[in-house]
Amino acid sequence: MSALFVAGAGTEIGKTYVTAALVRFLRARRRAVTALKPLASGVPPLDDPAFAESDTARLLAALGQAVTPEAVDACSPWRFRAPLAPDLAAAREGRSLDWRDLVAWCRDRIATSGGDLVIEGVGGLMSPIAPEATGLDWAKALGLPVLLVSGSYLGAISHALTAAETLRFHGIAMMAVIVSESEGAPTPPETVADAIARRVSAPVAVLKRGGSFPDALADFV
Ligand SMILES: Nc1ncnc2c1ncn2[C@@H]1O[C@H](COP(=O)(O)OP(=O)(O)OP(=O)(O)O)[C@@H](O)[C@H]1O
Ligand SMILES: C[C@H](N)[C@H](N)CCCCCC(=O)O
Ligand SMILES: [Mg+2]
Repeated sequence: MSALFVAGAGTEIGKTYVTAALVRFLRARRRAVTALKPLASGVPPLDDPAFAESDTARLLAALGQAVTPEAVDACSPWRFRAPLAPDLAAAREGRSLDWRDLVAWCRDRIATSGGDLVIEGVGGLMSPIAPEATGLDWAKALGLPVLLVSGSYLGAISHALTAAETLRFHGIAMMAVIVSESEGAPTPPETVADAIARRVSAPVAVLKRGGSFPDALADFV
């Protein structure tokens, strides 16, 4: 696998859940793995008990690493408090992110990580990451294959296909689509996965509520 970018068809859809499941899947197979969430918004301070629910804390847990300031900085150097698009969250703090720094930081990790590397994006594929860039620009600049995470809520099929088509249009390889089962979805996630699979050329797999990384994708990671 070496390196992979996890993008969402939307936000709060299961990217971190899938990334953590993939980390556990790889570690169970004795693979050396690093997971990064380089840019995160909606992140409480480290000393707030709510930090335990953050993407960074959940990825460190999957990696079997303690939540120390060093580990948090190494996983998520750009963290913002407000639960908004990162550019807006940064502005709330009087900060701004030069997205070229983010790309350079990720490229350095890709070049030096050694084992498998999973990078979780932020929000949906085209959520703004900086005033002049979206997650799509970030994924394109890194040139990594994308694992697209979809939900199974009503509307998820269109969101997933729109993201898949956008990746295709921009020449970004889509490794697979994972349908992470949404709470209260009106149809089984398999129905959503079938509808997506009929319209994309990549493999499509389901991750049920509380489930682990799909074995069906073992050959792709
Ligand atoms: N398959 C699943 N089984 C159980 N819980 C899930 C599953 N998928 C997502 N969730 C839960 O749904 C919530 C949102 O998922 P998650 O945090 O992974 O989304 P995200 O796409 O990473 O969000 P963000 O855009 O904030 O990074 C979390 O509480 C997560 O644990
Ligand atoms: C706070 C949230 N969980 C994410 N960290 C940020 C989502 C940004 C979405 C922006 C958008 O696409 O409208
Ligand atoms: Mg997340």
